[in-house]
Amino acid sequence: MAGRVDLDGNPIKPMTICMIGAGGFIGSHLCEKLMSETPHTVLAVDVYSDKIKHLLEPTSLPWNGRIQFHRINIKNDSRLEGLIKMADLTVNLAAICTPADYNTRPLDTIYSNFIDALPVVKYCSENGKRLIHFSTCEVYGKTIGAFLPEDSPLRQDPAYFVLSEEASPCIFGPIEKQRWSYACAKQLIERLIYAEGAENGLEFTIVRPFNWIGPRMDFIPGIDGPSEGVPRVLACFSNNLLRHEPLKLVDGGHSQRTFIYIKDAIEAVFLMIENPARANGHIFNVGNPNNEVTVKQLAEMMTQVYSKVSGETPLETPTVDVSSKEFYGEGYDDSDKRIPDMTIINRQLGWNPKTSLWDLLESTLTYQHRTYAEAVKQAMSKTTTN
Ligand SMILES: NC(=O)c1ccc[n+]([C@@H]2O[C@H](COP(=O)([O-])OP(=O)(O)OC[C@H]3O[C@@H](n4cnc5c(N)ncnc54)[C@H](O)[C@@H]3O)[C@@H](O)[C@H]2O)c1
Ligand SMILES: O=c1ccn([C@@H]2O[C@H](COP(=O)(O)OP(=O)(O)O[C@H]3OC[C@@H](O)[C@H](O)[C@H]3O)[C@@H](O)[C@H]2O)c(=O)[nH]1
Repeated sequence: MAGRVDLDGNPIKPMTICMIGAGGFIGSHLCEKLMSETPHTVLAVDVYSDKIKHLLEPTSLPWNGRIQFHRINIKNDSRLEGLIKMADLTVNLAAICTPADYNTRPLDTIYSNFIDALPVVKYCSENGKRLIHFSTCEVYGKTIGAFLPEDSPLRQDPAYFVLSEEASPCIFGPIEKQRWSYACAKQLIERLIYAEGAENGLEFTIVRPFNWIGPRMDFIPGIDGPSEGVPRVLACFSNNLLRHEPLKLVDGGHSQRTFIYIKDAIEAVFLMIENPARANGHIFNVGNPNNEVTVKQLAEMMTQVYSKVSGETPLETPTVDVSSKEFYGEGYDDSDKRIPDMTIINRQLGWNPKTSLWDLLESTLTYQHRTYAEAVKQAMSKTTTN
């Protein structure tokens, strides 16, 4: 831990980080690594702490005193400004960020991703504090290529689909497609942060994650989350595999995504935290362009890997098609393809992702099986006996 230096060889001083949304998927991984590998202190703000409980107790943990949990809802708590003032850096992760909510709870989605983030930006700007704000790859929306004829050769040209921070437009569907409420709220908060930087000198970094996945992502419905809840695709498919039921392919599973292992992505955030001179004023794509699959291919890979790690034989028909209206309800729409341009993060931070999709699925599904298989079996046997 001693002798940490930044990318330019300068010693890194211990800092205090106010992390909002620290109890979520990404926050839990960030806190874990900050505690085990750095001397930094974390003021962890969230309404939930289950995913970081192992870092808070018992008091004999080696980092005792370096992480404090504050159960605060940032919508309405006057303690927030005090915590931001105490910190050198604020990392804001708090958000509603599951697609099933965007079209069914659009008001909550917009408030969470725009209105609730406003005071955080304001307190950082007024108090001269640095901000790392989590946005999303969804701000790009659809690719330009999606609007070309199906057989156009230009669809193969990266200029029509690779998503670049400095060049790509943000293309959303019509207002009645409420799917885009999240992307639009995130885009507006990005623009506000950028303007605070330009007009008032706010030191900021904006992160655009491209489908980060790994252990502790979301919840398994009926086990550690609501039984009717719809998490993101990794947890949906994990749930299907754990219950030995077919994986549901929304509208045929033709959409494409690039998935990155959470541990690779966290390395990038570390570089941003510890290299302000290289990260301030930038927007960074963080993803793995080498791990592109269709959702259908993801389902096939997860089925194969789960069978390997659990020893269970896959179903004869492992997937089933479902319409987006049936699965998500009215107002759903989708991003067709998401390949991040890595030029800026490479140039500024020299960062590259490492883990292949096969490897990250193997470690993640091993975790899912170990954590949930028994609980799911018990829950299913209770339902059949009742
Ligand atoms: N995981 C990804 O692949 C991904 C992709 C794109 C963008 N993001 C962005 O990264 C951030 C973190 O995502 P995540 O995957 O860890 O999600 P998550 O849902 O696991 O974590 C978000 C955390 O914020 C907390 N939170 C929400 N509203 C709050 C409030 N009002 N007060 C206090 N705490 C509140 C939640 O309780 C939760 O623990 C989000 O801003 C999300 O939009 C994530
Ligand atoms: O059971 C399922 C769940 C999801 N899907 C599909 O799988 C794809 C990926 O779904 P995810 O739930 O991971 O969500 P998306 O990739 O669309 O959006 C995510 O992207 C970036 C972040 O901002 C958010 O975490 C979220 O909006 C979508 O095409 C979705 O329709 C299925 O086919 N079956």
